[in-house]
Amino acid sequence: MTQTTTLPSTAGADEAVPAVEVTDLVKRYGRSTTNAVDGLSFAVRRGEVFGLLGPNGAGKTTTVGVLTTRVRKTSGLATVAGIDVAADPVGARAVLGVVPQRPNLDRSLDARGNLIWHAAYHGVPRARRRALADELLERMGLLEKATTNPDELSGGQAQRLIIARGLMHAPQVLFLDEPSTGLDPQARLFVHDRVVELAASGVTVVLTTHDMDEAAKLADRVGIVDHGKLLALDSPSGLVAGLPGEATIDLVLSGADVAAVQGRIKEVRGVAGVEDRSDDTSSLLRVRADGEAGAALAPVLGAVADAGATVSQVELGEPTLEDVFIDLTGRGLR
Ligand SMILES: Nc1ncnc2c1ncn2[C@@H]1O[C@H](COP(=O)(O)OP(=O)(O)OP(=O)(O)O)[C@@H](O)[C@H]1O
Repeated sequence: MTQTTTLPSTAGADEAVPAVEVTDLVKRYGRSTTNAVDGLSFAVRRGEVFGLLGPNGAGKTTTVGVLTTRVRKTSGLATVAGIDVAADPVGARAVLGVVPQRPNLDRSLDARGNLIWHAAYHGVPRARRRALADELLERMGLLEKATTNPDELSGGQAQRLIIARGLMHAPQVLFLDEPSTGLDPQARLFVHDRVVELAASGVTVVLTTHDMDEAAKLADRVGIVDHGKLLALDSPSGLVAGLPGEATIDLVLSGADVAAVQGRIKEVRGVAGVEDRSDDTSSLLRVRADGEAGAALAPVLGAVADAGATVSQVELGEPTLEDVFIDLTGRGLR
């Protein structure tokens, strides 16, 4: 798709100032006895796609809520493009765009009307609003839906309209909260492509997700959060490279005492770790091995046999962000 000059631009943005900076951020809701965000610190560079990855309830939406001025912090500092969001919420809202987790389109307006109203709210000159709306509708593949009511849009179309709305005032930073939750694979891909395109046009993107594939695919760097705390921050490949073991061997076992098999495999040379990933339907062990998976496979299978178990399925692979999360917390992302 061709780039046009009216679309978001970071021209004039001070490159030295982080797009987003969060320092010792704490949020405790009302009567809660724990902090939803518990001393979070990170900085997002200009033009970066930054992912906040964590399970349900980790504090991602709350963090985005504070940064987008919807949630009032308890303590700490949060800035967007150098603007303290608590001290100057109006100034902050002028430089940021939000795609919230729950669709919040105005049902009394059609698709184009939603965009134009948003532009008016943000002080975009009247003469430019309609052309800009149509430009973004086209970019999001929605021009033929310009006069459609939000109620008649599919989930994916509504999500794209919300992204278009978030871009109407040419924000420097766009926050996407769980951008593809509930979307079918095709709509999800479309949204992913738009995120890549936005980043290429210079918009900083901060996205929250509990989908490790989404984080690995889109984000330049990923902050892993759990219980309101940042556990690790690096590029997806850097996070995975930090794990002990470069290869994975997944073993589906039958007739096994999983703990006993796990114990045996741990003793095999070249095995960096063994996780029990069994669920209600199958007994599954994931083995992380140093070097090539093939080298460790024979001794690992030998250990399984020694433990009196049978392997019904073997899969060789590489560790993912999910493994990083399990390594950090002892449990999965879902
Ligand atoms: N308005 C609220 N009032 C009280 N507690 C809240 C409120 N919003 C969130 N919480 C709590 O704060 C914690 C963090 O929630 P938050 O929505 O920020 O997590 P999340 O990582 O975005 O999760 P999800 O992936 O499910 O959206 C949770 O324990 C949640 O129950």
